[in-house]
Amino acid sequence: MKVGIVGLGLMGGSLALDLRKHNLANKIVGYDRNPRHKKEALELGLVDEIVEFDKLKECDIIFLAIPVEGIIDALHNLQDIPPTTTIIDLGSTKEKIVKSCPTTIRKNFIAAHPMTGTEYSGPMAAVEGLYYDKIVVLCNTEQNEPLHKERAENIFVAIGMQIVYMDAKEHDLHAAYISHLPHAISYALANSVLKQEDPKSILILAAGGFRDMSRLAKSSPTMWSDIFKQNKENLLTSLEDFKKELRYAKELIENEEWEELKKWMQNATTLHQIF
Ligand SMILES: NC(=O)C1=CN([C@@H]2O[C@H](COP(=O)(O)OP(=O)(O)OC[C@H]3O[C@@H](n4cnc5c(N)ncnc54)[C@H](O)[C@@H]3O)[C@@H](O)[C@H]2O)C=CC1
Ligand SMILES: O=C(O)C(=O)Cc1ccc(O)cc1
Repeated sequence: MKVGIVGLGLMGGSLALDLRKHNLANKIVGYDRNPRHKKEALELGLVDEIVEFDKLKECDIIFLAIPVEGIIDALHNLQDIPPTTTIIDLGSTKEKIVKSCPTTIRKNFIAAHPMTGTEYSGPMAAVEGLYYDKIVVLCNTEQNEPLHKERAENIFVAIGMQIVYMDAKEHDLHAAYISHLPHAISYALANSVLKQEDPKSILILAAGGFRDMSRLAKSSPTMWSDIFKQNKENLLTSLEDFKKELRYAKELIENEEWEELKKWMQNATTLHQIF
């Protein structure tokens, strides 16, 4: 099986390492628009060869591991693939991508979202085992030809993933609350502290809690601005819900309603009974 990977950063690079580890590809070729990333991916042994974009069309499977707006463009540039070629994207949003997929290749295109990652990006961030024991969401697979669906399922299972099937619209709503909102909050928290008069002195005092809460704010703005753009409506809804909670906590504090505040906190701790 010849595999092509578009985007040789955290997700594409880590996938290359796992495909190799599990002997799932005879050859892995890669394409990236950043010349430095191409060089690093070769030096790190993530891919066997760097090819031009059109050469990817000779692969049996093409993975799209680039920011979500780029995935839409890439699908349009892959309309002339052979019917036996499978395309799988790893983007964090799904509805706009599925909707924009050209109808001629819709049966070839598997819309996937691996629920795993880190705050780091680029080829140097690639790690073996990133996908192991993690969930991958496959969306609207009823629109896929069995050959392509089964190929994708076999690969994800072989690298240790558990598959969950979902409608793209439902996926994006859930992803807004459990992934996109936390990233927005983390960026907001980081900016709140950075806007203080002397952020360095404040940060010297920071303990684990601040480190935990601000970790996501290290994530790539290129990748995340695309995600926020594509999931705008769901993200706005989740931000409204979050603002209501913050406003309620602020009111309780202002009014010194400490017992009510304790109840509000007590309710929040029940999250950890289910997660
Ligand atoms: N970072 C994470 O934890 C996760 C990311 N994802 C999704 O995976 C995709 C890739 O993300 P990462 O690997 O984290 O990003 P990354 O920034 O580490 O890697 C992306 C790579 O794609 C290249 N690139 C960007 N636009 C391109 C284009 N139009 N054509 C060719 N190359 C291009 C960049 O130069 C970079 O090397 C995104 O769609 C993201 O939403 C999904 C799950 C987790
Ligand atoms: O670093 C973390 O904890 C993440 O949450 C990584 C992540 C980023 C984007 C996704 O679509 C899925 C996972």
